[in-house]
Formats: sequence, C-alpha cells, structure tokens
Amino acid sequence: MSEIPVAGQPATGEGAALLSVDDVSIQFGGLKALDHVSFDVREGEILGLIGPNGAGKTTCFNVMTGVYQPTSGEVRFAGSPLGRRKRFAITRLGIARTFQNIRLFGNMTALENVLVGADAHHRTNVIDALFRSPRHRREEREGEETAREVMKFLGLERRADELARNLSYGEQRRLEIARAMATKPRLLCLDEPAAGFNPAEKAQLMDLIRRIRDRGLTVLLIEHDMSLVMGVSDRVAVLEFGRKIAEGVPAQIRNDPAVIAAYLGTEVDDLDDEEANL
Ligand SMILES: Nc1ncnc2c1ncn2[C@@H]1O[C@H](COP(=O)(O)OP(=O)(O)OP(=O)(O)O)[C@@H](O)[C@H]1O
Repeated sequence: MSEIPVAGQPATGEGAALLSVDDVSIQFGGLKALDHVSFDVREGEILGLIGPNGAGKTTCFNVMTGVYQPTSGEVRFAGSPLGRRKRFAITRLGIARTFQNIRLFGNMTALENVLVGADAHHRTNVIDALFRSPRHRREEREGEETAREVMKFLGLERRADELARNLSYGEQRRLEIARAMATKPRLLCLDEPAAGFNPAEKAQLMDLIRRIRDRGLTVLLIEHDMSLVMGVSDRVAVLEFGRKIAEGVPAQIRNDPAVIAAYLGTEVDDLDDEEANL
C-alpha cells in the first residue's frame, strides 16, 4: 500500500468563503447531474473536488463559470450571486478555469494564447483599437507584461514565440494554466490538470499548485489522481451521483466509509491505482 502524503492542517484554508455553491441542482432531461449540492471554497485554500466518473464534478465547474444555469440553488462569489452572468463577466469577476481536454489555439503562438487571457480585462472598444488610442496601447502593453510574467512563472518564457501545437503535452497543459492565470483570477479552477502525466510530472504539478496558492490565489482542483489530490489539498469535497457525500481534510476523507464505498470498496489509499478506474 503506497503511503499518501497528507497536507498539513489548512494554514490558509480557514478564511471566509470566496465561492459558495448553495443548494445547487441541475437536471439534464431525467438525469440529476447535481442534486442539492452545497460547499464553500475558502479564500486562500486548495480544495479538491473528487468523485467517480459521472459524479458531477465538471458540471459543477460549468455552473460556476456560467456555462450552465442551475435548475435551483445559487452560486455566490465574494458574497454576490453569479445570477445569469455570462462567461466573460464571470471571468472578469475573478473566476478562471482550465479544461479536461486541452483547448488551445494551435496555430497561434504560446504568447498569443496567453494574451487571450490577459485581454479579459480590456476596457477599450473597437474604435480605440482601430485608432490605436493611447489607452488601447497601454492596455496592450500591460497585457503583454502580464502574459510574459505568468509564462515565466510557469517556466514557459522561452516558448513564447512557438506555435502552441508544437509544444509538448506537458507544456500545453501549463500553457492552459498560464492563459487562465493571465485573467488575474482570485479563484483558479483546474479540471484534471494531471491527466496523462507521469509520476515526475505529477510531482512538479503538485509543487506548481502550491506555488499558485502562494501567489495568493484560491484553487479548486478536480483530479482523479488520489495521491496528488490528497497530497496537495487543504480540504476535499466528494461527489457521487450528483450528491455531495463527504467534505473534510484529506485524512478524514481517506477514512470516510461513504467515500470508500463510492470507490467500489477500494481503500482510498489504493485509489491511485489505475485499476480503480480513476
Ligand atoms: N450537457 C449535458 N447534457 C446531458 N447530460 C450531461 C451534460 N453534461 C453532463 N451530463 C451528465 O451529467 C453527469 C455528470 O457529468 P460530469 O461530466 O459533471 O461528471 P464528472 O464527475 O466530471 O465525470 P468525469 O470524472 O468522468 O469527468 C453525467 O452523467 C453526464 O453524462
């Protein structure tokens, strides 16, 4: 049985709620993808969101980022309901995400991909852009500074001018994170960032997620790799069939009977085993 590193007591995970999922349900035809789900993401914490395939994790992200409207319940960010805000408005509020399947513009350079994120806060309009007003040029300059700084943070600065499709798989995953971080979010939602990674890459990713938190961001992490999620998260929430079945620090979650049952009776220690279909 492999030893799973457990994150220490949540030094920074005891802040006020930055994002609250409050009694959220969403139905697709006859399927309740989320069924009265409530949990908070506290300012400054790394919260892991886990659950077997089809449990509703990505749907949760989609509700938080304006892709879907909940059938009932609400999501609040920094105390304000998201309401019917569109995706770009939610990005401007301070929520950014990456996707389970990499979604980059392959024929644009790495830098241009990140600039798409940096543009999220631009206030200038088409007229400003056409006439290259001073304000527009300042926004462009600031956007590029942000993009280059974030790329440096992610170790991608030397790849800035390379087409995104020519980057290695691991670099493309980091580029997605760079693009999300360039929107200057308060909450960064990562959807299976370790998918396809080898153990060394997973260890680097854990380190990166901690460094992202150390920059003052709050992180919500969907991840199937148990040793990663248990090792890096301050707290973990568990979904099964659209319901929240547990929430707590990693040590509690690993020993929670409902969580163990949800994972087909597998001891949570063993859940990093690929056989467990995670
Ligand atoms: N747009 C949609 N229309 C219909 N059903 C959907 C839609 N989106 C999600 N679902 C269904 O909702 C349920 C939850 O899906 P979701 O993708 O949120 O699960 P997940 O926990 O992220 O799973 P995985 O770990 O496999 O990515 C699944 O049964 C899925 O088929």
